[in-house]
Amino acid sequence: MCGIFGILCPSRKDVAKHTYFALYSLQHRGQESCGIAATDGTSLMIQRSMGLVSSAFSERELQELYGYAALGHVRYSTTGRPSIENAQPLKMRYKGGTFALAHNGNIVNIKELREQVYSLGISPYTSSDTELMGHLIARNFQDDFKTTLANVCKGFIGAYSLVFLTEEEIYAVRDPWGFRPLCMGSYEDGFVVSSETCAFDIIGAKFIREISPGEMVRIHRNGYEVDQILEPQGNFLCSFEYIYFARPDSVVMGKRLYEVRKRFGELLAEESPVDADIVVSVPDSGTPAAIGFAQRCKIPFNEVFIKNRYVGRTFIQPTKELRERGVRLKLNPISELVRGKRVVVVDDSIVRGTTSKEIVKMLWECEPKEIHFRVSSPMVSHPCFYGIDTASRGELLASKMDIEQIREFLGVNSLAYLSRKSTIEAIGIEYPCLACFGADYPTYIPSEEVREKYALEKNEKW
Ligand SMILES: O=P(O)(O)OC[C@H]1O[C@H](OP(=O)(O)OP(=O)(O)O)[C@H](O)[C@@H]1O
Ligand SMILES: NC(=O)CC[C@H](N)C(=O)O
Ligand code: SF4
Ligand SMILES: [Mg+2]
Repeated sequence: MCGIFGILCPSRKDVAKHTYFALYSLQHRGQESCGIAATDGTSLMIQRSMGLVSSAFSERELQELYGYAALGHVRYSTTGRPSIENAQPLKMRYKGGTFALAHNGNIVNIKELREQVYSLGISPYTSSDTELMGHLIARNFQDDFKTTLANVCKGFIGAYSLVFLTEEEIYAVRDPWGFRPLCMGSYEDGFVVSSETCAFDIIGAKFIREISPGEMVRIHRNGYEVDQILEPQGNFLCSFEYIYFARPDSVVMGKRLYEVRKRFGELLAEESPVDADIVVSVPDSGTPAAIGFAQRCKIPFNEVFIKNRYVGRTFIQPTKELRERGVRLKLNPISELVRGKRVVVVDDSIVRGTTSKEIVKMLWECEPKEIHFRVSSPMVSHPCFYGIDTASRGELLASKMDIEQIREFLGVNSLAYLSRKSTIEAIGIEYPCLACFGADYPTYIPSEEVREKYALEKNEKW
């Protein structure tokens, strides 16, 4: 999952700074690398760096990125390893000049795209899917971006919320399935686009609308236009955005995610109540659901796990070792709050089981009477090909074990997950993507052999 942000504001020369703050607020979507591109109307500058936004740009570097339009990206790698070459925005030359490109999502038909790129005589210089899309757009450029994107994007299968910055304008496109969020807003005499509305709040921009599946927005000095350039294939917004990825203070499809997550917790309490003394959350993202659960069950909620605020998200760390170390470093329980009590722990998801296993171990060390685990999403049994790194089925706890085996593996008195029906009810859209919970994939998915053979790197995660 990555975060993207674009801004065009004719009266300003310092929008790279706005982009910097926006990326800060989107940091939860990608912690591996980040970058900002900016234009003054004639030339495009790009600064990219590994690591977090806070350490990536000096004051001087931001000042050098002067101009009235900018594009930013925070990366969580899903195709191509976490390296500086794969950091975004990427820079591409095309018939009309140069563009910078930022992508959130993951392409499924990478084999075809790679063959097309090679047949154009181009050897990609990165191992990301984003570069392949960039070359195909640049090389097949026709009269304008609208015509080009309408033709070329038809060949892309999978998840792509894309933002382009040319020397003069911004273009934003959302794939026809609508896997990843993308919205637009206004700021002073200009306009902004972002993965999430929390970035608008941070700079004082006003939300205008979501960009719908298959739509393209062109933002220029005199305003903006929206065109439906690709035939919509539904609204398969990723349900994991609601469950875990996006920030709880963001609004997606008209709903504040904090409220949706609280509702997950309430519905979970209705489906799988438990007689207990205390409800505990797994911070950060498990907290709203735990509050909803506690309120509906009328059991006191207590902050037991204290989160070290200097540690980021563990799930989106690129290696198993980093993820495992991350949990203990990040969360520490206050033992006397649970000693001798019947405890319900609520988390938003169990994916590989790294967090839940450690959490339960730490809780037993506090000597509670019972531990009941409640998960505010269904069992994750299938890999995601659309921008979340759960590529191999073998890594997923629920693909190897049934619920009783997971209960035993975690070592808890009881375990329950939210049903798919209640997940959809709280999200409030008819067909969100639920593929990793065992529902159908909304697009074609290549076979395992094809995926292995055409992975862009050795040990590729895709
Ligand atoms: O089963 P696992 O593979 O461990 O993955 C699931 C866990 O990872 C996420 O938390 P994370 O710590 O990444 O982020 P958060 O601080 O936003 O909760 C999620 O909220 C679960 O706690
Ligand atoms: N998770 C994402 O959105 C990543 C974008 C792109 N697939 C990359 O790996 O760079
Ligand atoms: S498969 Fe799961 S994580 Fe991937 S887009 Fe669909 S709901 Fe989201
Ligand atoms: Mg968590």
